[in-house]
Amino acid sequence: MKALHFGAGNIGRGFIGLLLSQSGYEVVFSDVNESLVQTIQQRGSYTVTIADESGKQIPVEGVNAIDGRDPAAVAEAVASADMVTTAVGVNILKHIAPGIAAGLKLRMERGAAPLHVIACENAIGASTQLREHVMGHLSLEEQQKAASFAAFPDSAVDRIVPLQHHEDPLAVTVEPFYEWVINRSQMFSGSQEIQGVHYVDDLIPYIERKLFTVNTGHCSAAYAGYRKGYSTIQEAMKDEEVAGLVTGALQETGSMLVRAYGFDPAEHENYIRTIMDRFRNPYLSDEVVRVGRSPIRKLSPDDRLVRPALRAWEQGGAFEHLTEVMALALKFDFAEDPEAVKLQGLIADQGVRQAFAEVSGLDPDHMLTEKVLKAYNHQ
Ligand SMILES: NC(=O)c1ccc[n+]([C@@H]2O[C@H](COP(=O)([O-])OP(=O)(O)OC[C@H]3O[C@@H](n4cnc5c(N)ncnc54)[C@H](O)[C@@H]3O)[C@@H](O)[C@H]2O)c1
Ligand SMILES: O=P(O)(O)OC[C@@H](O)[C@@H](O)[C@H](O)[C@H](O)CO
Repeated sequence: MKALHFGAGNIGRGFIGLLLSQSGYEVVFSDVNESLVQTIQQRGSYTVTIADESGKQIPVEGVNAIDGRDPAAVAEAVASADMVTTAVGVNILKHIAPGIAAGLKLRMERGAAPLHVIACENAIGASTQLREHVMGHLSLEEQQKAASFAAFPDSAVDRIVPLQHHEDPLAVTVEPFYEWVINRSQMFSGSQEIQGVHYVDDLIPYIERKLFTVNTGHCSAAYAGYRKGYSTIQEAMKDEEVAGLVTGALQETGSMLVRAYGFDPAEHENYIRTIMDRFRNPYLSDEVVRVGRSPIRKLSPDDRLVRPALRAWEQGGAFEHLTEVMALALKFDFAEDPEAVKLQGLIADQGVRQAFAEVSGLDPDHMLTEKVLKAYNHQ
């Protein structure tokens, strides 16, 4: 069995590649980073280290890689795979779609064997988004044919994998915790399960609980930490003011999620506590600039800040801490982050109100825009 995984980065090697390999798949990575691809091709293996007192090392063997910039190689890899997964970043999905579409066309010529394509990105409905991009590269007739043998089940992935700074370019250190949930109702029946994956019939409560707890809390620590001059999430979480903001934001999203999905409040409290402990993991060093990366994406309408705040507001709940975090996100001016640079440019050109309205999709005089502006001016 062969799995093609787009993105040999931190989550690709440290989570998805590892689980697929442990499930008996021969993993082939597609990446645009030439030296990463060459090293995987030469070595054919890498090591995952667990960030806890055990320091356990897990070898991942029998892996290979192809150059993601080679359209023929990508199409052939898609055509011959038993499973396709991605962890490239949600905004990159449109760039890998042509290669997947070309691979699906080859599969049509060769008997149209069933295929699952699973996007493992931090976004709601990422596989569905990828499906739309892929279908855009097929004719109407090809789309109908593709829909009969290619399914794009949505998924939620959770494992903190920081930026890696090892001598060995393939080594990857990951936290012990992981959760990979896949929407079974979007899959073909009778397909082989991946070990360690939790299959569910309704993914929405799982992806929203993950995105609006782990990722909302994480970016709260990142933006507050960045503002106060901390380098890592672990340092930031030692600051009571930062930890207080994270707790406040997670109480707000927690109340919203409990109301929306009927989660048990005590269990959700426990979920929040576990996540705060994960952020504090002393065996990890996770840079605030990684966790805060791409602030325009993080302030977009369906992402981890605006969507839960609006939902809380609709329910009559609190969202003041979320508002504070949005204002801090607008101040994330890390010069090496292209979206941070673009956002600062928007603010300089149009002012904070208009810039926030543009990235959040809200009206400039929307209640939330007003509150974010007020928080921004008081910070
Ligand atoms: N790191 C985490 O803790 C974590 C956890 C859960 C989910 N995620 C999500 O996983 C995704 C990847 O995150 P990451 O931290 O692994 O990022 P990363 O930057 O470490 O890895 C992304 C990889 O994709 C490659 N890539 C870029 N364009 C490509 C293309 N056109 N074709 C093939 N490969 C391409 C890059 O070269 C890089 O190696 C993101 O959506 C992120 O939100 C990350
Ligand atoms: O990957 P992003 O930019 O969407 O979010 C940054 C981090 O919050 C994220 O990578 C977490 O580490 C991860 O989602 C944990 O499961």
